[in-house]
Amino acid sequence: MKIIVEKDYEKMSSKAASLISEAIQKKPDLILGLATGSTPIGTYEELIRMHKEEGLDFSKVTTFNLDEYYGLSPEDDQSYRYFMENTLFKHINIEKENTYVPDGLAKDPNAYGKEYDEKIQKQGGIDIQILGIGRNGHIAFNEPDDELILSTHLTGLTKDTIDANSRFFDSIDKVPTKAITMGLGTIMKAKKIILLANGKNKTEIMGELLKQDKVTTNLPASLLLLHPDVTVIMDEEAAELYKKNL
Ligand SMILES: N[C@@H]1[C@@H](O)[C@H](O)[C@@H](COP(=O)(O)O)O[C@@H]1O
Repeated sequence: MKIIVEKDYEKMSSKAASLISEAIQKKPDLILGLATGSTPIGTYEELIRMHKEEGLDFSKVTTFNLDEYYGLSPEDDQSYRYFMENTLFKHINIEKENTYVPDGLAKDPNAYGKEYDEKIQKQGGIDIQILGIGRNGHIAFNEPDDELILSTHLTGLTKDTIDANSRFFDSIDKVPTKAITMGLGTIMKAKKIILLANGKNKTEIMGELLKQDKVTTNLPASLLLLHPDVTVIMDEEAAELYKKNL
């Protein structure tokens, strides 16, 4: 794992955006894996700036999002499709048909998951996957458990995740309890992974993750230790415990 500690959220975000922009310049038809949550918003803002001010061209780029709440339609303002449209897609020159977010209304979510994975492979696989991390070590919506499912699938959310994500909803009972998520197998097939973490509420999990000398399904992000090309970019706050452990 390559570990980069940047001074603050802004610097973390520009670093991530510049890695993505360099990759798009090298391969204009880049297949980019995207995440939702608060963490990548700064990266998306910087990519938008690069598009508007520096002509960064997304016209041939294809994106695949990690996950979607189950039961929410793309028009629902709490859906991840809605988030992606408003946070990134509508501000850049990406073709709508080249942006994939799992369908939260899929009738047979597990069959749908297989199709989603096949679509990714048909496009040649994800070149760069952006990831955030949950406070409990989840990636996408792969929650700590005795077993982790490899392919894109329907999953239940833990209480911790529902609590953490309730800040985006009017009340906690409005937070969906299920989601369709890429599995660990799907994520680990990405050629390159960029894991982002910022702020004090990620200090503990990043400290724990980066001192690991083992993988455990109880810390899904620990599987990333097996991947040959992961870059972790943290701000000083998220890196506090990691640095103490060095
Ligand atoms: N499914 C998403 C994850 O993809 C994200 O990485 C995580 C962290 O979110 P945040 O970036 O808001 O801390 O939460 C959500 O549950």
